[in-house]
Amino acid sequence: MSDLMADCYRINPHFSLAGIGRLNNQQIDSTIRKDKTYWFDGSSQAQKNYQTAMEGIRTTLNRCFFMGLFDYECHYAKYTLGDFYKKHVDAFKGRSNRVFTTVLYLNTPQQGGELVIYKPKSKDIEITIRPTAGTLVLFESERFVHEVLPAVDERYSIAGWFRKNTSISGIIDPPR
Ligand SMILES: O=C(O)CCC(=O)C(=O)O
Ligand SMILES: [Fe+2]
Repeated sequence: MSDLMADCYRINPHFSLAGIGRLNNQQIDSTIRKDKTYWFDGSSQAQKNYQTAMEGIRTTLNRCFFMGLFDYECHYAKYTLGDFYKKHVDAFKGRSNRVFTTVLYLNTPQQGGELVIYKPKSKDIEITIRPTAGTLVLFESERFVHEVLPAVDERYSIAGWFRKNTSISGIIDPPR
């Protein structure tokens, strides 16, 4: 964990405001989310080790449950005082190839930044998770609406997605 946290500090100046939507449709809408992100680029051993660990989970899910997950994409996320991510599902309009969402918390904020996951098709809360260093959360990307409540203390995490291949006519669906 501490190596991933150290990696965050290393790339701290390069975190940027997160977009919503895919590729050219990327829009920055700070009424929806205010976190800053940094997509993994394999530029550190910590990132490589994390990606290897997630590859292990991906192949296990495929072997045991025939999930057909073809890759994993992830980014660091940093929330500072007042940053939030309003209710959403982790799938983009038109193309929903995200199957499972993972969130690994890298630090333990004393206050704020809870993850609230809602029951499917309901306004009732399924679970509220206080970020704790080392906790890995995994849920179905399209089934669970969720939100991040405003941060008080700095909050570092890795958000990632196991994806299925929705390529059409041999055009590989690009990441993000
Ligand atoms: O950081 C979290 O607890 C969840 C983040 C999230 O929902 C996302 O990045 O899509
Ligand atoms: Fe999300």
